Amino acid sequence: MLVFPNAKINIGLNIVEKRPDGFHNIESCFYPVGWSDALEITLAETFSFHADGIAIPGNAEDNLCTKAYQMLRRDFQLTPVKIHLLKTVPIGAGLGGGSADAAFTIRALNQLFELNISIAEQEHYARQIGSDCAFFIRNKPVYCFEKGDQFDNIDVNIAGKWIVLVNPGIHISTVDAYSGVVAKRSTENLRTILREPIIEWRGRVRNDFEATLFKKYPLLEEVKEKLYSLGAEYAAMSGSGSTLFGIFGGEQNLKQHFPDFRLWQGFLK
Ligand SMILES: C[C@](O)(CO)[C@H](O)COP(=O)(O)OP(=O)(O)OC[C@H]1O[C@@H](n2ccc(N)nc2=O)[C@H](O)[C@@H]1O
Ligand SMILES: Nc1ncnc2c1ncn2[C@@H]1O[C@H](COP(=O)(O)OP(=O)(O)OP(=O)(O)O)[C@@H](O)[C@H]1O
Repeated sequence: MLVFPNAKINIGLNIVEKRPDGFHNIESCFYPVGWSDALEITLAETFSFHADGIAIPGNAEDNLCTKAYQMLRRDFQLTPVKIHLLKTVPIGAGLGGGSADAAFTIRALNQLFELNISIAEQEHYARQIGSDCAFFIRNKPVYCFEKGDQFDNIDVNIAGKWIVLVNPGIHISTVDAYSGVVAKRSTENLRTILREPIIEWRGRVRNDFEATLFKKYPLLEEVKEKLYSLGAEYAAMSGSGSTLFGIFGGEQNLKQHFPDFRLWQGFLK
């Protein structure tokens, strides 16, 4: 079975309070985008995990795909599988790539072994792997809250717009990013602003990681400003960085400005 775990962007990210468990309650809109890894899972004599493409820190046992398989194997009678991952989504990039790989492993194993695990239960398994992971089970735009693993509907529509992703190649650890931020309640309701035209979002749909990370890595703010200067209707950092995204009305002349960038139409509703 071959699947394509895609990345996500966070449109708005409020870090509202620190929780007693050390995590943070957040408010954000998760939006799937088309930059994807490729993940193949086939039946085999013995279990194996192999990855190509971008090097993933850690060994096969540490990989989130392996963790997802071992987790399901504790509750279901799974025979061994061979997992092959082609990694193309950058790591430590705010795109949720590792979480997507784990969630798509759960989804693929559910299909391959006909486990009939409900969507809610697949989300329950995914939450045990990481906060971003449960989102990729349904993989639809959502408003998220608490640890970023509880979801509600959101009225946001960027269909027909072009989403540009620029990854400046800086690896940012999620743990470090959270430790640099002091949580505070948001002043405007994210869901309400996102119902307004995109052009109204600038300065109001905020990512609370930007202030500290832009100070530490000035290049990030430069890329964001460049996206605006090229005509983005809205631009921001995704998640804990370092990827920046811009939402454009058309393709413009983006290629000449960002030789290494990815461009998609916001087709996933
Ligand atoms: C920044 C985001 O990508 C926004 O979508 C997510 O909040 C991060 O989700 P993730 O990468 O799945 O993170 P996890 O693997 O669950 O947690 C990694 C670390 O990030 C911090 N963390 C994560 C999520 C959260 N709501 N509060 C936190 O403080 C914790 O220090 C945690 O130990
Ligand atoms: N399949 C995988 N893909 C990426 N990272 C993985 C994977 N499996 C395990 N990891 C570990 O997770 C770490 C990356 O986690 P991190 O949360 O920083 O990045 P991410 O999953 O790419 O997305 P984000 O930056 O949005 O959180 C890597 O350093 C690696 O050790």
